[in-house]
Amino acid sequence: MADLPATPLLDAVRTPDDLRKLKPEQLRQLADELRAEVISAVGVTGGHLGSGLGVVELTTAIHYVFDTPTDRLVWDVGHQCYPHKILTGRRDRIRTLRQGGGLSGFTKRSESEYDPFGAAHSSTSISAALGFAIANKLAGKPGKAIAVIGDGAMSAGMAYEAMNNAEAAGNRLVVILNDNDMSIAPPVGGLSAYLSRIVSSREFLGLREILKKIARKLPRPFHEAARKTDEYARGMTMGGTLFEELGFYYVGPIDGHNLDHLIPVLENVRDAEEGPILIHVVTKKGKGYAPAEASADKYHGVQKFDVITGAQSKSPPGPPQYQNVFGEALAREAATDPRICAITAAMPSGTGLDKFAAAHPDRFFDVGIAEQHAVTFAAGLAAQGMRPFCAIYSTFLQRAYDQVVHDVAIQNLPVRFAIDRAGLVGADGATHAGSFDVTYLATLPNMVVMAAADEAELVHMVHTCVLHDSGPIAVRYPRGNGVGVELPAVPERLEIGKGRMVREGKTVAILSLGTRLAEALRAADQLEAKGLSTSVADLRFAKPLDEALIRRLLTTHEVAVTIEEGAIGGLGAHVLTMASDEGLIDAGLKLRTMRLPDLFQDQDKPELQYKEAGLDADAIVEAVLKALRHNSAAVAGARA
Ligand SMILES: Cc1ncc(C[n+]2csc(CCOP(=O)(O)OP(=O)(O)O)c2C)c(N)n1
Ligand SMILES: CC(=O)[C@@H](O)[C@H](O)COP(=O)(O)O
Ligand SMILES: [Mg+2]
Repeated sequence: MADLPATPLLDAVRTPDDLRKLKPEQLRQLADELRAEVISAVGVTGGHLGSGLGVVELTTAIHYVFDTPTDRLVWDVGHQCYPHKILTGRRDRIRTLRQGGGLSGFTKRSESEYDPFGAAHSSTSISAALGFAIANKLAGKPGKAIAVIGDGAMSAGMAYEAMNNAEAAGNRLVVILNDNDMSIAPPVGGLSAYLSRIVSSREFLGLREILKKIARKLPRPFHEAARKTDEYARGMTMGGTLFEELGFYYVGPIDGHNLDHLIPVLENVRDAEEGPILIHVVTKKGKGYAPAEASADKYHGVQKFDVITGAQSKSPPGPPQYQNVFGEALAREAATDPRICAITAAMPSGTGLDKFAAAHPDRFFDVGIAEQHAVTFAAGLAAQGMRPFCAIYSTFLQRAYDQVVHDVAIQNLPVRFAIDRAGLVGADGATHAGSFDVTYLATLPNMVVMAAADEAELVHMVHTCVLHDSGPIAVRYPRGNGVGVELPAVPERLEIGKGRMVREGKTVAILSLGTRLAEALRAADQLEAKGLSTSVADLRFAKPLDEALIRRLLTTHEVAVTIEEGAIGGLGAHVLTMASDEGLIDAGLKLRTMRLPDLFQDQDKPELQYKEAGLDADAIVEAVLKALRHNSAAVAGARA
């Protein structure tokens, strides 16, 4: 283990109770030691670094001032929670972050009483904290609820739904807006500009702070006069803050790295009778680590890295990432088609749309963390004759499901969905797995659902999406790198609902969707070695199915197996339904569906996750042999 940082104070702090034994003047050193520990740990594990570095002081101050875990601390997204985990009894496991059997990279209820609410998808913290606050209030129990939400997460509508509803919580609810002027990329939209104006108009807020301090010292009769003055001062700061208009007492902006400011403000807020209160804290993403501070993305998500130099470990050069194959293919398509435009919900690099943006900036839209808006915005664009590509990770598209149904599918609008991170994603674990998109999309009338088996297929499918103007269409593909096939110089338009035979056999038929094709071919090799002639089909479409191909395979082979990187209700269900509707099972066909298990799988390497899920070549072989051994007489006997 590389030499660990010297952390004498931190060594004595296992929980917030230990932290609260320190004197205020020791907290600076404690925070410095905590920051060093975070850098050291993430250097070993990789993960989300910049956001955690930005909240080292804030985390320290919150646990110092508030009575956690009785006071419920809810982190938004939770990717910034590594300092929190170190201070709440998990320092001994912090170097297992995001690994199989290790700590989650986000807050997680089952991990600690200090994690009252799990996160990972953004903008949920105020709603959850409001729940805790009202529950305590109704039960007459002590305990406040503190939501810490970033400026990026504040761009999602859900945060406003919660704030709109927060009045009832009174002083039980505290919202801390962690404003580091960053999302994953620089933040976008009016809110970001608004926050910048507040921060830059510091002199007015200084006046208001002074007035408030005076007001607090005056006897009560003067409070009204001071309040009126405060109203006037507030009018001087852009008509008061948006948050005050929503019923919050607004405090700030304050320096989120200055413990001498943070501690007294948090103590005042903790003891205030008024509420709910929003504290606007200004921090720096990547604070205190020069390579992070200097990088464009502030080391939002990093591989393992050399702590001295900040140099991240590079994976060996291999096939291109699917996200970049997508972004570059779409940029090429858009060069000759002015109707193509592209939308991301705050994930320009993750979706590969940064490549599109560089080529076609006027047709690129980053709408912030606002997936619902992204989908309906795309629907409007499509309704007006554009060819919009909505690039949203499978897991995040879940947030916009009603918009997909109500605004796109029912109206049969030609929105193109580029669904990255389809299937299991590895270190981000269950919250980010793209398990359900085939299930939730292929069930919709009018929807076309494709899955790319490799990066060449993805190029063809992007082209097919471009030309599909008759209704909505989706293409899904996994996180990570392609398989190393050559990319087509000229993309083909695929026939909708048509799959392809990859290997012809006689006894066993494997019907694959998406990138399980590689494992299906490995399984076919193993089965052939056992004397079982095996066909492999890449169905390409979960909807509409290639019924002719499926019918041929199911009526000419003894065993048929479907396999997909998705949960029940996807390809397998649709094939089973077709087989049942057409009585193909009645004739004694042994048909098995292989899909993700009915559980939320924790983080691990993707290949280990798929092994655990029973979706690798060995599992396919096992399923086929078991089906062949299955004695239909036994079934008949059971019936008798
Ligand atoms: C619903 C949803 N969409 C997208 C993401 C991906 N995501 C993770 S963190 C992040 C940026 C969050 O910005 P902010 O809240 O300001 O936190 P910071 O990283 O600046 O601390 C995004 C877009 C997500 N977690 N949830
Ligand atoms: C915290 C969060 O939701 C994102 O940072 C996410 O972890 C990105 O996932 P990828 O690394 O797959 O782009
Ligand atoms: Mg931010």
